[in-house]
Amino acid sequence: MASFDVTWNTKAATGKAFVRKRKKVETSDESHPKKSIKLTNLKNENHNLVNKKPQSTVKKKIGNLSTDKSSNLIRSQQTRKDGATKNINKIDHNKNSGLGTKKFPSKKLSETTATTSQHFEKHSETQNFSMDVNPTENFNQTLIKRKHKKDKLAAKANATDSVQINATKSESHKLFNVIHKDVHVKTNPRGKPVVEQVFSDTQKFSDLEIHKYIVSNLAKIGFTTLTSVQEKSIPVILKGYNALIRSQTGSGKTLAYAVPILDALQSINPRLQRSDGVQAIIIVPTRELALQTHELFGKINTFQWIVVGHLCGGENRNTEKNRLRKGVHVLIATPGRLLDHMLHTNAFKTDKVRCLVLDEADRLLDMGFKKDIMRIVEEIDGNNTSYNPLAVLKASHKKFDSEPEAVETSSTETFSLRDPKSKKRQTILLSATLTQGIAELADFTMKEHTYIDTLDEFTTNFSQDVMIIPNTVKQKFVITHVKHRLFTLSAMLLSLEKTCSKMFVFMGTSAMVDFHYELFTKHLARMPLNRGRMKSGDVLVLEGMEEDSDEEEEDILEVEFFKLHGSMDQKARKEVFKGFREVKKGILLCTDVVARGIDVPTADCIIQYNGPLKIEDYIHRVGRTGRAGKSGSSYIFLTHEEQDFVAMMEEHKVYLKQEDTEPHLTELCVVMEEEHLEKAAIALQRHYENAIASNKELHKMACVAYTSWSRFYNTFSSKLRKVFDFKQVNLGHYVTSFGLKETPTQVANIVRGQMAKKEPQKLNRKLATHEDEEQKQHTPPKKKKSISLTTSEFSSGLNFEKKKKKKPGT
Ligand SMILES: Nc1ncnc2c1ncn2[C@@H]1O[C@H](COP(=O)(O)OP(=O)(O)OP(=O)(O)O)[C@@H](O)[C@H]1O
Repeated sequence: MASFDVTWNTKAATGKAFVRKRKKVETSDESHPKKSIKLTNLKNENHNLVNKKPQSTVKKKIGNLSTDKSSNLIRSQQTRKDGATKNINKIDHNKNSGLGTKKFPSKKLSETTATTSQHFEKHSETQNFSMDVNPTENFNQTLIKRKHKKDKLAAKANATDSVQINATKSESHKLFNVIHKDVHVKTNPRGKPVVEQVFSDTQKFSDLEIHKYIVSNLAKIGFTTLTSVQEKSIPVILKGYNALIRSQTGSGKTLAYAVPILDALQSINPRLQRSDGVQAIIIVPTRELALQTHELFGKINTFQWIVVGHLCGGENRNTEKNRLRKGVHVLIATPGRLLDHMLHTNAFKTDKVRCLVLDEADRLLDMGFKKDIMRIVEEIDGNNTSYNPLAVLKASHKKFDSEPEAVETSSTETFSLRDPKSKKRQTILLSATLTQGIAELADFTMKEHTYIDTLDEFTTNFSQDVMIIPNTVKQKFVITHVKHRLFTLSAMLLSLEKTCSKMFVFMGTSAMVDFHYELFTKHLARMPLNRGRMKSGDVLVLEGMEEDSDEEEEDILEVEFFKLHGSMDQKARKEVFKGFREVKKGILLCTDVVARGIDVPTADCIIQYNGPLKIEDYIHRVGRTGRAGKSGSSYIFLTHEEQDFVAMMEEHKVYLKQEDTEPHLTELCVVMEEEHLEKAAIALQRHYENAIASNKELHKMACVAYTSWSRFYNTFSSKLRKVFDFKQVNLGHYVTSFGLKETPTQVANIVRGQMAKKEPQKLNRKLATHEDEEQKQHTPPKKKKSISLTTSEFSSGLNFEKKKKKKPGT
């Protein structure tokens, strides 16, 4: 009996990968791969195409040998028990590689190669010999010619397949043949960022005039002292003022409105009944934020008669309808789904709503929800006819004051929520960053409001340009050559994982997230044992050099990988979000869909693999760490062309320091069992390239990811485009950073071919940036009542039933 390891990925489908578990499988000698090696001798220049094999076989096959000097590949594939094909491919020994000798370290394998070469030599000898005028040989020659012709045709047919993988054309790895570029960025060590105090010096929840049960519930989850924003906001909201609240990320803005809302509702006498309907609506930009906010309400609400519910895109509409029919007092919702129900669910009445909260208000606007919000406000106010987009536009052109008003004016004297008969609507807007858009939204949703800012000197010093980041976060930037991005990111994951608990890795597009998730979970988190011995000359070559190598793998990263983006279905998103929050150690690859408001208290590291589309996005991404006074670190990847980003951030009083990549890169030496850093980096890059080249699906993902990146890079805000300038980009280098060996044009053609085959009309959708993805779900048919439903990943995701046209005469 022989044993070998079978690995599988337990939750890849849901975007959650436990670092793969290993299972010993006992096999009989007959089925052991060693015993069933089969040589094939296809002399085919297209040997690099992936071989497909039936899933059930546990055979190893060394196939597709080519005598082509410049491009030899021996590849064997073993199908794992779970059906995941593992390639035990190699070898890439190129005369021009300049990466060392071309010897195979494995004796067995070199013997095999030699045997095969001899076979080919014989074969070619036969061809030469056939030059003699001998009828039998002539006949042989004809047969050979026919065979060659057939091979050629087969090769041609394969080549026309839309996925043509050119991996084995292994020209020398030019990873380090790069023109030296200067790092001219000058950081300002004396630059002083604007610092906000997180916690109040003195005030405790028990000092507030709120129900003692709320205080005790807060104490149970460890909250006794108020944060600065809570200290300033809660009394103002309790008094019934409209408020525009700005305070840094992670400063506790959610409780700043949750506490007064709950306190007001519990104080209503007689007690609220379910039939009293919705009293307060909280609008948030993302589904995850809706769930998170709901959860927080659940933690502090011990008043069993007060019902808190949520509505968000992707959920079952009928379940939500039933929830609304039964009666909800506090409703947390994403704007699209909320408006859908307002317009189409009869049981949902909004006439009792006396409090409206817009959390992450600027993001709501960024996502194009302005019109939806306006419509929601009108529905609440029972004023459906007055909507005049032109008037709103004109009004919104008022210039945003660089010094926001600090006047405390109010038309109400008590929190209208306390009085069920009140006809007043109290509105609260919150954000960590202020934009012109927020001022416009405030103008539209509130007649007058109190401006609350936790920055003490705001009246004197505040300028719209100043960005505030918790001072407990160490902000760094990493400068890499474009071609080095992939292995540098891998190195940073390897090294930071040792000290960090939870990492967010922000990427530009969903396709990038999908691709890197697949690559890292399958080809970084686990690697073959004894890989240091698998060398072809100087070059470390993984997979299949030794027959046992595919059987024994080891965990390289003892951490769980997750992915989250807007193109995932709601169930998977929910599961990933929950999983990442609960896990002890994890790496979340994500788009900006989780950049806002998401609270993972133990997150201590942020990596921005792509620059932010807007300056504010930088603040919010970094803000996923350093929450409520905790410490954290943040890294942004910049290329030499992008280094002016650092100076740009300094204009906003945000100061970054350069991170030396070398200590991180040395991790590669350990992992790749390679003494020299460059060789280790090349080995990892090759490992990735081979993995991508030999796996059709992964190759396709890499191509789509690259193409989506190129679109993403064209969508920076006008200000940031000075730094992230597409015209300065070397596309070929970026292709390398996706582990591809084709040219940019070839990649584009591959993707175009794929898309045209699949869903021609969805070409743009697939290549979309995450911003586009937000527009993803559906375009509901226009209804008279609806002005314009923003379709978004955060919108309802509902499909309206088309009303059947009445037949004339019925
Ligand atoms: N009084 C408090 N004492 C201790 N921790 C608190 C307190 N209030 C809130 N927190 C915690 O602070 C963290 C951040 O809170 P919250 O998510 O409300 O921040 P935020 O200001 O809304 O951030 P963002 O701008 O990123 O949305 C949460 O983990 C929350 O539980």
